Amino acid sequence: MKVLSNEILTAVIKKRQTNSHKGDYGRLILIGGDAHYGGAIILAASAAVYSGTGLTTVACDPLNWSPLHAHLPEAMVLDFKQNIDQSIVNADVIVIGPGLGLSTMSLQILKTVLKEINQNQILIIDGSAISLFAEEKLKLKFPENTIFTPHEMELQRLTGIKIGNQSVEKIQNYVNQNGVIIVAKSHETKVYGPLVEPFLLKVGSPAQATGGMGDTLAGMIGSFLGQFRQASLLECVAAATYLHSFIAENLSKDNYVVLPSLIISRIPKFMKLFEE
Ligand SMILES: NC(=O)C1=CN([C@@H]2O[C@H](COP(=O)(O)OP(=O)(O)OC[C@H]3O[C@@H](n4cnc5c(N)ncnc54)[C@H](O)[C@@H]3O)[C@@H](O)[C@H]2O)[C@@H](O)CC1
Ligand SMILES: Nc1ncnc2c1ncn2[C@@H]1O[C@H](COP(=O)(O)OP(=O)(O)O)[C@@H](O)[C@H]1O
Ligand SMILES: [Mg+2]
Repeated sequence: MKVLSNEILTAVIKKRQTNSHKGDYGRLILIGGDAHYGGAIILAASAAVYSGTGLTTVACDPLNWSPLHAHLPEAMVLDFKQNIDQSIVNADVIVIGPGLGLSTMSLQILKTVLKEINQNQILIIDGSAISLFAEEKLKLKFPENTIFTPHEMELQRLTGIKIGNQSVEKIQNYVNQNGVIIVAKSHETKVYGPLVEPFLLKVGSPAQATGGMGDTLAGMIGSFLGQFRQASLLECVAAATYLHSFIAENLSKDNYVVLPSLIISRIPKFMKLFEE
């Protein structure tokens, strides 16, 4: 396995061109945040905006619009119950799952996205959307443009490989057979791409073990994928995953618990250290 280091950040994070504009830094739509899990989509969207996404849209339950805007006026909002097929048309990157929930409506939203997505769009499937995808045995149109970000329980649901038995070899086989990227999250997170040696994360801290931490990562990954077109999908995913835990580990030196929102607030400063 390749151990990730700061090198992945300097390879992926680029200085911005003087004559660039918001349209050059990704059009991202994040879909999730039902009536119970508004916080998840607020964290994912905040992580995306603070990682540099040019245009961020959140499709969620309208109950969450005001709380979202109180935290993040930069984001645009849509109702996830209405015309999700049209909502995704202009997106470069789609993140689905943080706080999406497991309702019939959530499933319908996921199915519509999987059906309407086009080959130029990148899809990140996280949280509830992984559980629904697995439960309903759904199919991908463009596996090569798809990233799953499961924790161990979600990985078990997705692949059938039981917690405790999730060896590198077994996960790599699943990735090779299905042609997707998987971020297998745990205290020793690994990033897998088809037919390549996986990346291993050696940064991170148990101070990260708090709700919303993975939602934050999903937003960062979506943001990197929309911005850094010179790098491969796998490199973007690896860089965002490394940065998330690198910031957390730094903060854990003088914080007993590292809140997702604290990590989010520090993303721009940490990215600035590595731009090249
Ligand atoms: N503030 C919010 O609105 C939050 C919403 N969330 C959303 O809640 C939904 C359900 O996600 P959950 O992950 O809570 O529920 P799940 O039921 O999918 O998974 C949680 C279960 O998996 C177990 N588990 C085993 N290994 C694990 C590992 N390495 N990491 C994490 N859990 C492990 C946990 O003990 C727990 O019983 C998702 O849509 C998620 O985005 C959560 O992110 C929590 C915060
Ligand atoms: N003990 C730990 N050491 C390092 N990282 C951890 C630890 N516990 C959790 N994390 C990280 O926190 C995140 C948790 O993701 P997830 O369980 O999906 O959170 P949520 O769904 O609540 O947002 C992952 O990136 C995981 O690697
Ligand atoms: Mg999660």
